[in-house]
Amino acid sequence: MPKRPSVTVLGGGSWGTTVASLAARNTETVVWARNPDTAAEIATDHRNSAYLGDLPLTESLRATADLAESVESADVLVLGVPSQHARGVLERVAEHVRPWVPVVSLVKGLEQGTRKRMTEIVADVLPGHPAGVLAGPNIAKEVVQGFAAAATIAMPEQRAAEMLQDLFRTKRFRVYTTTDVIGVEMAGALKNVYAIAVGIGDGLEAGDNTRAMVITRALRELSRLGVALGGDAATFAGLTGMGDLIATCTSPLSRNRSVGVQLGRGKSLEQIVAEMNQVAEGVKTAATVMKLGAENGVDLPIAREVDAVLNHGQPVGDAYRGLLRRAPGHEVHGEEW
Ligand SMILES: NC(=O)C1=CN([C@@H]2O[C@H](COP(=O)(O)OP(=O)(O)OC[C@H]3O[C@@H](n4cnc5c(N)ncnc54)[C@H](O)[C@@H]3O)[C@@H](O)[C@H]2O)C=CC1
Ligand SMILES: O=C(CO)COP(=O)(O)O
Repeated sequence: MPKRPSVTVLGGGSWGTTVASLAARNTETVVWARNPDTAAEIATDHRNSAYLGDLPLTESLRATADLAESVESADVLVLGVPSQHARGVLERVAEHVRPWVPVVSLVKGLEQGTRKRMTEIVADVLPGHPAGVLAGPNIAKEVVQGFAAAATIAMPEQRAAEMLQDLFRTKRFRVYTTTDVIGVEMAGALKNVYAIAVGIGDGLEAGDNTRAMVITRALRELSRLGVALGGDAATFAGLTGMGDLIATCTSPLSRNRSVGVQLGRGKSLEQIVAEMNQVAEGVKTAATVMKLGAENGVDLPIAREVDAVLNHGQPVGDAYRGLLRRAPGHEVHGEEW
């Protein structure tokens, strides 16, 4: 049997480590962590205690803090650092990576300033490398524990998606394929903003009906923007759209939802962020999404309220009051929230 392509995962946080642990079941895999202590712990104890507690990782997973070494022999690169650091890490990778190696992003965020998706950043920094994304309702700790879950890998070419699918799938981690890179990437980035909205409602103890209302209307809102940017409407009804929205808006383990809950309970954003040792991408994505909405003529009433709370000092209680003042229109065809 031909040898399977080797995988290098860039980023030793919760999700980078988890995906590396999955891939290590199928092929030679190394994770690059910038912190040497994290790399040593993964390599020798098969744990990443700072991000995944005591949960055991696949024993064959290798780890290093040497970026050049991790990248030089890679057949497939996986990008698992937070969105605002992706470009910087890829620039460091550029001189070491072999030509044409595909890059799979795990990142659910957009670059501030440029408003670019991660595959667009790959195209800027590593031109010629096929770029795609792996996303879905995938809370890292649950995946490491082996609870059944599913994701979708999107590559510009279906054959590439099918080839890469086998590197990440296991008996209990199902990986579907698609060529809708824009849709999958946008769905992943957008859902975080709406998870903050839902979290605010939960923090205010608004109840289950409110949560269901916001999740459902959020799906329409994010689908409208995603389609305007070139995504396929069906993608937003799938695992990376509705699926991830449900997981992130309801899981007590979601960092984005947790930011919203704490805001709803009256904590300041500064304090919440200072106390977190992990990334909540939606905090930075909210303002970027508002700009994308304006540029593409898509009204985003729910995201606007989140942006107002995060970036413009709006009290959390007023966010929901503002939404409720708007008159509801046609449920399916209307532009209103
Ligand atoms: N944790 C989860 O359940 C999931 C996370 N994601 C996405 O995966 C991406 C990564 O998130 P997590 O691993 O959860 O984040 P995390 O906060 O757990 O870990 C981030 C990692 O990136 C590293 N890092 C930060 N800045 C860096 C830099 N400048 N250079 C190199 N490394 C740097 C940190 O040291 C850490 O190891 C995010 O876009 C997130 O939305 C996607 C699916 C599930
Ligand atoms: O993307 C995720 C689940 O699919 C993780 O969500 P959080 O970043 O909010 O923890």
